Amino acid sequence: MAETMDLIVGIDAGTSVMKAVAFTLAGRQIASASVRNTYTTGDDGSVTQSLDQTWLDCTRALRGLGEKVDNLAARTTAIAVTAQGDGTWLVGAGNRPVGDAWLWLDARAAPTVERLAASEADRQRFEATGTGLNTCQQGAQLAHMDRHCPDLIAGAETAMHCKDWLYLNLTGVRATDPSEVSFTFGNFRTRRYDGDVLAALGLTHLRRLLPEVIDGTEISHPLTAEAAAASGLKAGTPVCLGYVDMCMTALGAGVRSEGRNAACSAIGSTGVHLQAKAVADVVLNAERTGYVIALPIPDIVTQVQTNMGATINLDWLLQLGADLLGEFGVAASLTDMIGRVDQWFAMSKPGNVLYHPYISEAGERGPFVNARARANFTGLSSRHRYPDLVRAVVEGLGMATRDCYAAMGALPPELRISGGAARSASLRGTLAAALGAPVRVSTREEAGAAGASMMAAVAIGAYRTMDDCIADWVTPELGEAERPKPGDIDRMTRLFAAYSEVRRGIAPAWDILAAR
Ligand SMILES: Nc1ncnc2c1ncn2[C@@H]1O[C@H](COP(=O)(O)OP(=O)(O)O)[C@@H](O)[C@H]1O
Ligand SMILES: O=P(O)(O)OC[C@H](O)[C@H](O)CO
Repeated sequence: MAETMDLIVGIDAGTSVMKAVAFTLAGRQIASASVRNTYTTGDDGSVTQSLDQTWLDCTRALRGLGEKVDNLAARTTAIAVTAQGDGTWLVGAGNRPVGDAWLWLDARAAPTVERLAASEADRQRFEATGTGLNTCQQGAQLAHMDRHCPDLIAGAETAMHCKDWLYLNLTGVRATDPSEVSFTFGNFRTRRYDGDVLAALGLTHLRRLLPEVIDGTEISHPLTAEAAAASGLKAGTPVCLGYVDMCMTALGAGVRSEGRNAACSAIGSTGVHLQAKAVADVVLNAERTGYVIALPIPDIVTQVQTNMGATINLDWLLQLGADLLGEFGVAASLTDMIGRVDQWFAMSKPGNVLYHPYISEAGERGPFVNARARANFTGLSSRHRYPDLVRAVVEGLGMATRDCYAAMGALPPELRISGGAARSASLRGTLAAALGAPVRVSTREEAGAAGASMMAAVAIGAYRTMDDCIADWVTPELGEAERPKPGDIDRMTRLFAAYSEVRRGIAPAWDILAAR
């Protein structure tokens, strides 16, 4: 008897973890499998990832899912893929990689960003893309490679993003999606490439590298026989190219529900803060920062500010503690340390220590862009202990979140959150206090894979519109509102005033520290 085709498989290729997740057509997650992602960092600020290894890891995740779900191949009606955004994944003749990908964490394009952002044409580029130039983006990285790594450009036929590379391996088709196109090389109003933006980036002569744009809610391509053999899925299964993971995660976690737009933050390695809006409601800031990222819903985009690093700050402090313990023969893994965060937070009295969470080697990108920005504690005295540092870092993530929303206009009346750190009660309370608004955590475990799979659900006609799909996949998963305590709001408001003063005042010191 023929097996019912009742599942959608979503792939989310994150910076830390590659995931493959099976959902029913109505949005129930039935299984997931993951593989740790690997990338390499260099002293020159490079952060690179092997393209071949990424595809191999994707097939391993899909095979892992196949081991958990009976008859997965026969039951899969569609596959959808999203991934970490930005970065540059160059492909040459025969669909072979040209070197390793430059990830969004790669800092090498910093001098090119400074040069381009200072040019008169950058204003027009920002008006079109709605996106401040930073080192993460492919536009800046390609412009940098064009001057400093001509061999890479000479060997390249197509410049892709991570999900595009996986889509190429799954389907044999070179393409990209409307979200990465419009915030990198295009216009968020048209969701297409824009010649003036290419000119502002000095990339008109490299137009040949940019792939065709397809919308995964409308177009899919069949899984190739080769990809089927590698992944264990069935050749011919429709594959849908999702949008970038930032907006897929937000879609899955509740950036829109019941036909209304909302605010949603993902607090993972990076901190992404999004507000869904009609295109006409987008307000671009004078500092030219943030992103405007299209949602797979006509005329609806997300206005975004994103911190370069969120939980990498916490992990840094926790790993420091683990390293010290290790020197005394006490084995503590990062996971063990993460499990104690709420305890340490509770042990420390609410105080006046500030932490600015700019621990990334690439500096900060939201709400301000400065590749030289570095983290700092302020307000320490000899009375402070490790739990006080943990509290300061958690509260620093709350401050950075407020800083980002403040740069987008009025603070949102409710915040929906996802990402690993949403598991922490102390972080949830901190975010609520920092914004003076209730937070709601989606019970959806894999929001990014869900967001991409929702696009596939619309593409195959399981739902007429994305709002219909949201009603089944997102709204029922939204948890109860957790309200801030009034006293905490007052304290965070006071600390935020100091946080803002310090971050503005310290910038000249970053320049001195960065000078060689
Ligand atoms: N219970 C917890 N308390 C505090 N932080 C946590 C907790 N669980 C996870 N985290 C943080 O979340 C991070 C992982 O977030 P995740 O969203 O999975 O990462 P990524 O963005 O790389 O996909 C961990 O490295 C850790 O810092
Ligand atoms: O890999 P994650 O942390 O889920 O997502 C990374 C973002 O896409 C990146 O920050 C874009 O610049």
